[in-house]
Amino acid sequence: MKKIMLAGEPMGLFIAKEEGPLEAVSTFSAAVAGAEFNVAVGLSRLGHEVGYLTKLGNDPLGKRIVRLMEENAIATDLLSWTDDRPTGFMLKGKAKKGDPDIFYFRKNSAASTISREDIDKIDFSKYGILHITGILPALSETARDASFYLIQKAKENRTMISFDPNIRPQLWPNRETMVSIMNRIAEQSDYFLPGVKEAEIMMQSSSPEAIAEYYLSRGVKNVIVKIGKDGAYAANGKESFTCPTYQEERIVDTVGAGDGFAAGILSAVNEGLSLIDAVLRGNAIGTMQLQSEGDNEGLPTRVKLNAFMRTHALKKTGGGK
Ligand SMILES: Nc1ncnc2c1ncn2[C@@H]1O[C@H](COP(=O)(O)OP(=O)(O)OP(=O)(O)O)[C@@H](O)[C@H]1O
Ligand SMILES: O=C(O)C(=O)C[C@H](O)[C@H](O)CO
Repeated sequence: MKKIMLAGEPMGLFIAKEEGPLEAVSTFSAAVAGAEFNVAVGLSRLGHEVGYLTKLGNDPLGKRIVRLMEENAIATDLLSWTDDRPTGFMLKGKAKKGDPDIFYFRKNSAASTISREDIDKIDFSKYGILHITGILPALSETARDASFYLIQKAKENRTMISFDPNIRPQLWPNRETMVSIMNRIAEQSDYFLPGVKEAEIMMQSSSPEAIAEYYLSRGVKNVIVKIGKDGAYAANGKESFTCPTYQEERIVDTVGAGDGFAAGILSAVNEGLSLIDAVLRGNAIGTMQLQSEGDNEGLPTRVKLNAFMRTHALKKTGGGK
C-alpha cells in the first residue's frame, strides 16, 4: 500500500469546559485541531502510512502538535518550522445541542506561509492519495497557489486527489471567490466528499443525486455526499446508492465527524475495498467521532472500528441532518 499525503494547518485547540459564550468561559482544556490533521490521525490509527505537509511556528503549540504527530505515528518529513510566525490556535465552546461556537487565532500563522517551495522537495511517487480540504487555499495567496501546485504535482505523478470542501466562510475575502476556488479544486478530484449543505453553497442544490450528477458530469470520478444522521450518498458513474449510518449512543461534539468520515473512505480506497464498504466505514468512523469532545480523540484503531461495526445497528433513515 502506498502512503497517503495530507496538507493543511494544524492548530492548538482550547475546548471550553463549561457552556456559555466563549468570552465568559473560565476553564479550557488544551488539544490539537485541524481538518487534515484529524484525517491523518484517523488514517494512522488504522495502520496507514501518512505524511503531513504543514508549517509550524517554533513555539509551545508547534511543539505540542509535533509531539502528537509522533505519538500518532504521522511522518514529520514534510513538516517545516518557522521562527517568524506563530502556530495558529482556536477556541471551541461547549454546545448543549448542535455545532459549538468556534473562534480562530490563525491570521498570518506559520501554516499560512506554505508555498510552492515546500512542495518542490516532495517525492510524490511514494504517495497513492493526496487529501486536501478547502481550508488550505483559504489561508493566504501563497497557500492558495500551493494548493493548485499540489494538485498539479499529484496529477503528474498519478496520485489520486481527495477533496473535502470544509467550507469556512470566515477565512475567505468573499463568497464568490470561495465558491469559485472550491469548484475549481472539486472538479479536479478523484474523490469529492462534500457535506450536503456545503454542496448546496457550491452548486445550489441540496439533492444528493443532483449534486453527484453535477460533479460527475464535470469529470469527478467518485462523489460521496455526507448527509449527517442519514449517512451518505455515493455515485461513481457505474453505481449509486444511499448508505445509512450507524446508531450512536450519545452525541458529545459534532466537530470532526466529516474528517472521521474521510479517514474511513481513504483507508478503504487505499486497501482496495469496494465503494459501499468504503462508505460504510466512513459512516462508522464519522459516528464514532461524534461521541467524544476533542476533534480527533474519538478516531478508532482497527480493533475498535471492527468492534463498533459488529455491535452497532445501521440507523433508519429519514428527516435530514
Ligand atoms: N447525528 C448523527 N448520527 C449518526 N451519524 C452521524 C450523525 N451526524 C453525522 N454522522 C456521521 O458522520 C458523517 C459526517 O457527518 P456530516 O454529514 O455532519 O459531515 P460534515 O458536514 O462534513 O461534518 P463536519 O464538517 O461537522 O465534520 C455522516 O455522513 C454520518 O456518517
Ligand atoms: O475549522 C478548522 O479550520 C479546523 O481545521 C478545525 C477543526 O479540527 C476542523 O474544523 C474539524 O473539521
